[in-house]
Amino acid sequence: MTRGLGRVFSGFKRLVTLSVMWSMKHPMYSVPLRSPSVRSMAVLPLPFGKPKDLSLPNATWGPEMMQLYEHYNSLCKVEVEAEGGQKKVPWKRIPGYNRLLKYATGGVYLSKMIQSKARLFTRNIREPGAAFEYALFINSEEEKCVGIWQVGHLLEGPPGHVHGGAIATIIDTVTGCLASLSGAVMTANLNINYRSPIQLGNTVVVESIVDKREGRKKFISCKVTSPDGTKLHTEATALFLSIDINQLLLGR
Ligand SMILES: CCCCC/C=C\C/C=C\C/C=C\C/C=C\CCCC(=O)SCCNC(=O)CCNC(=O)[C@H](O)C(C)(C)COP(=O)(O)OP(=O)(O)OC[C@H]1O[C@@H](n2cnc3c(N)ncnc32)[C@H](O)[C@@H]1OP(=O)(O)O
Repeated sequence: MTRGLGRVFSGFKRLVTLSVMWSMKHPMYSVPLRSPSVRSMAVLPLPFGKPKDLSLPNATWGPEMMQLYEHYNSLCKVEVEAEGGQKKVPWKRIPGYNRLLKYATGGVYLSKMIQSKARLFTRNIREPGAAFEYALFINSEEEKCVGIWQVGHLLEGPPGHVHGGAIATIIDTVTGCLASLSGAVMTANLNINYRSPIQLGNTVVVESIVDKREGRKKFISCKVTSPDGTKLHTEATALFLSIDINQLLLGR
């Protein structure tokens, strides 16, 4: 019993530490803890273990996915010269969890998320390899996000090929990740040209860049290609608007 409670407590401590570290790096997730309505949603410690980072390779990843992962992961170790002669590592892998906010806000919204059983759409299928297998890499210097995706058999649209809605999801995720680099955003517009179908089980590379900013608006473009870049599958442009995340979460 005592050991059980100890595990609960240490799990909670780990969760809070991780959350604080993550929110320091990602200000969009930092929710002001002093807001009275937020305080009223604070929750009891719960027995979460270490969150599983789902953007790490698993046994279902094929050779192309692994090759791309190793390439972009190696970029995450390369230092470049930054202002003032300091060194910087511009590329970062974004960890992936099945509950976007669970590990991100110090538990503030946990009760809401647990009660709603909410799961991140792209991470909600438990069978590895069945749907979206992916990792996102972001370059904050160049304002660029690259996603490597292996698309599984549950995402079928036309026979043997990936559903257009699944492709839209992939694009929304990569462009959304880039757009949210400096704060919370919502997709306002997504414009997609499907150029060539993607076979189920294949791996694709999704590259996105910021084209333009205007006040709260970020215009982002994106292309989906084969791993060697020779085949263009999809092109898209997206408009994101920065939002107040408190308004979204508290439904104001
Ligand atoms: C909370 C997001 C979390 C994202 C986390 C991201 C990354 C984290 C790391 C890992 C990645 C993992 C997952 C990421 C996955 C996916 C990202 C998904 C994002 C989404 O999947 S999100 C769902 C779909 N999304 C919606 O459900 C939006 C519904 N919608 C609204 O919530 C509002 O509509 C809103 C907020 C968009 C705007 O509302 P608003 O009131 O704030 O602004 P308002 O309407 O006043 O417009 C201000 C100015 O924008 C212009 N404007 C507005 N809309 C336009 C349009 N469509 N086309 C052209 N211009 C437009 C106006 O014309 C005006 O322009 P001007 O100022 O020049 O007059």
